Amino acid sequence: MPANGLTVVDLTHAYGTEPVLRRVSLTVGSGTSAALMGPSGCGKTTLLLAAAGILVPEAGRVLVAGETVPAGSADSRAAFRRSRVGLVFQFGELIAELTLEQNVALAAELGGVRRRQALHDAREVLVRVGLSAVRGHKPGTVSGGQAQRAAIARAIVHRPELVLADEPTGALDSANGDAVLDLLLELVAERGATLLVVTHDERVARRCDRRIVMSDGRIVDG
Ligand SMILES: Nc1ncnc2c1ncn2[C@@H]1O[C@H](COP(=O)(O)OP(=O)(O)OP(=O)(O)O)[C@@H](O)[C@H]1O
Repeated sequence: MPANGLTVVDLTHAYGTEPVLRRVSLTVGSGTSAALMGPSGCGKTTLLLAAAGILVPEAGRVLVAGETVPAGSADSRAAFRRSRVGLVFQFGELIAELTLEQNVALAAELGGVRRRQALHDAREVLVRVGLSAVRGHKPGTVSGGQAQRAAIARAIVHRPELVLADEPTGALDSANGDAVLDLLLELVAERGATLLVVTHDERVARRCDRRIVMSDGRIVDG
């Protein structure tokens, strides 16, 4: 397995006194995908948030493409995330007041690209996800499947090495869910990105290269 990608070492976290991650270690190589599964409350989202540098874990560390996710200020963690990581959540979570194109361009700008280039990149990636015809629409005026594809566009516009997705198909019907997963897996195949996708959906898990199963804060399989 390639050394790069995502490496999690002895990740440990508790909310208050309740342990949620108990020395979790895993590696997902670049150019590969893994489904993160397990019962509700076992710590999947917490692991994802730590991998994204949104949550600072009590102990352990995370490396993205060989570089340690900073555990310092919120600004330094956000800068790392905006340049190296793409995040997709269940409900897209686009900014309602902005058009799809503006949503995507904003993510590129936050990743350090100038506005003109950000708009160019946004248009290109929106073509890629099949949304050029509705790029000027606001999220509330497009379908759920289109909004989620725009969320994927926003997550990948800065060409992240790591894409973390939390139930990205959970709110979609199977055709739209398949389309969203197709896009994520293409990114892995074409750009050598690493994909970790939290899912309860067996169909999603089957299409990933491997599955990692958690239970009560530990990896029990994978
Ligand atoms: N911000 C928080 N403060 C306190 N407890 C939390 C917080 N976030 C999550 N928890 C608790 O930590 C545990 C793990 O939550 P987490 O969201 O990581 O689980 P999950 O496996 O993603 O669950 P699901 O499949 O339902 O999304 C749960 O018991 C949850 O209630």
